[in-house]
Amino acid sequence: MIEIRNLCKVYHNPTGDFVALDDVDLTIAQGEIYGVIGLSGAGKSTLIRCINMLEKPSSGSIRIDGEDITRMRGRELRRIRQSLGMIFQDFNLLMQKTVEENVRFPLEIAGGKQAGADGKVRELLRLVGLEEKAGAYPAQLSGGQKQRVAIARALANDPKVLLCDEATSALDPLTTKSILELLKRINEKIGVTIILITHEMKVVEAICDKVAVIENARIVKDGPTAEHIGHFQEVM
Ligand SMILES: Nc1ncnc2c1ncn2[C@@H]1O[C@H](COP(=O)(O)OP(=O)(O)OP(=O)(O)O)[C@@H](O)[C@H]1O
Repeated sequence: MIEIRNLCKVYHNPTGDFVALDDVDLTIAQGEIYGVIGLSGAGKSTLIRCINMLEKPSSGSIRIDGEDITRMRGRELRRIRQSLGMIFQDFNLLMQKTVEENVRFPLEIAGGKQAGADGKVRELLRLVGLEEKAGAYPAQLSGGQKQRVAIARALANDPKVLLCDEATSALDPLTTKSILELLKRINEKIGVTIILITHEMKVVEAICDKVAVIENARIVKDGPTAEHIGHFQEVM
């Protein structure tokens, strides 16, 4: 369960302060696929970057299974970050490493049981349908295949939550559909909570159980996807 309360983020620019998140409240249940939709500049990326503490919130709390991550530092913060996988629009793969090495990388960073790493990497590549490409380099892959590698890598440390920042925005409609289907299948199979940031209504409609609409730094609506389709059509 993720509970975000009164979350604010103010960027201090030379030209003045800019409020990117204004009193955001969200509750996301374990195993849910939760969409956050909004126009460019609404604050979506800032929100997702606060959830994994890449950005430090200015005020408010973010509780993951009861622990307020905004108060964490050092080792504790690293531990919680390992329970949060993240995928990005531009994949962020390590171009000098093979598919297999990319997926193994977070396991190496986390240290611990190297013995199980080979099996874990194989299992993840099977999950995303890329066993055949284990030895390929990212430059040899299509956009959809690169995002599959990124998904496998994000799942390597068995995260509780998978954060997706415009994960399909660089992909064509067919590839988008296949990546969304994969995310849905992973959610059903391993029960990982998925938070998905997007500016596209069809992405939310395709897989999100619930959705929040963010406008000018504030959540203006949230609830089950089906109840809010009309509102998106008005604003998007
Ligand atoms: N590091 C920063 N310093 C100052 N302002 C920032 C910073 N990062 C983001 N902003 C501002 O905060 C606002 C929200 O940005 P954010 O990237 O969260 O929006 P977004 O909804 O993800 O937009 P997009 O869909 O275009 O990525 C924007 O007006 C942006 O200019």
